[in-house]
Amino acid sequence: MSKTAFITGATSGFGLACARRFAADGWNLVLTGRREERLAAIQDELSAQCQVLTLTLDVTDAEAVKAAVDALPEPFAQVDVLLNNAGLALGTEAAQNCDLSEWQQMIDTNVGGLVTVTHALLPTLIKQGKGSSIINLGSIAGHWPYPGGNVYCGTKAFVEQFSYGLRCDLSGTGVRVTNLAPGLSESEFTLVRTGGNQDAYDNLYKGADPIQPEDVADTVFWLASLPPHLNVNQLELMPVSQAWSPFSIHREA
Ligand SMILES: NC(=O)C1=CN([C@@H]2O[C@H](COP(=O)(O)OP(=O)(O)OC[C@H]3O[C@@H](n4cnc5c(N)ncnc54)[C@H](OP(=O)(O)O)[C@@H]3O)[C@@H](O)[C@H]2O)C=CC1
Ligand SMILES: O=CCS(=O)(=O)O
Repeated sequence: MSKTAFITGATSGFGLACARRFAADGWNLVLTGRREERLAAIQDELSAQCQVLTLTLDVTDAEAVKAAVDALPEPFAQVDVLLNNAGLALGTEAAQNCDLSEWQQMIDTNVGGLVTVTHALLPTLIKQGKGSSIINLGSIAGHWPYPGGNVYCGTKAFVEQFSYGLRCDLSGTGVRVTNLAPGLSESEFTLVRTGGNQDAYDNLYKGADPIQPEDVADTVFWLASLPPHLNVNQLELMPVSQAWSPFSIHREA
């Protein structure tokens, strides 16, 4: 019987690439996102390879998430892999210049949405037990601060600690939990972050040979396919072009 993956934020970037990767292996897919027309196109694309259920869902809407998960029909009701991928960054300004509503949206989505979806799916994952997985999209931003990262970095640090906390609590259930933390990756993420600034997008990736969504999809698929007795707690992924900066020192004139 085919396994089932539940992927949040499957309308672009990592989530879409993961959907394609799991579809190629014949998994049943539950694909979620807010953009209905994209979900319909993805369903058309992948239906020849596997069974696809699309859910137009905002992960910040806790009631809608619970209702959708409770109503999962066969063969999607028994979830083997939850990929908590939906998320975003808004802005690159210093904290003192940031818009509070953008901070709130990042917290609501990256923290609130992720815990809401996890809470709703924990019973089915625990029922599935050994071999099932929760894979959370953290980020290097949750490990390494950078100017303008402020709240986005904070949300991803939460994702890391929440992943470890889940690992502790799920010990004995067979459910695995991984915090997957990519670095510089080429996707719509940067257009969302910069309010659609194509120049900023081009400049960020220029000459950097960044991670591609397909690289993340291969990694996620590998994680989900590991023998059931193995748990990767934490996996940080960078393009070779990316490394760390020296500590910043502000000097008085
Ligand atoms: N790109 C990068 O450099 C990195 C990204 N990440 C993380 O990886 C994840 C995926 O990012 P990436 O693929 O690059 O970015 P994209 O912008 O390409 O994809 C983000 C996905 O999240 C969905 N999404 C956003 N908000 C919501 C919401 N409220 N409810 C439901 N779905 C939502 C979007 O769908 P829709 O708009 O249709 O709702 C979209 O499918 C994010 O969590 C991001 O923080 C981590 C490290 C590096
Ligand atoms: O999570 C995204 C990577 S970065 O833009 O914060 O470096």
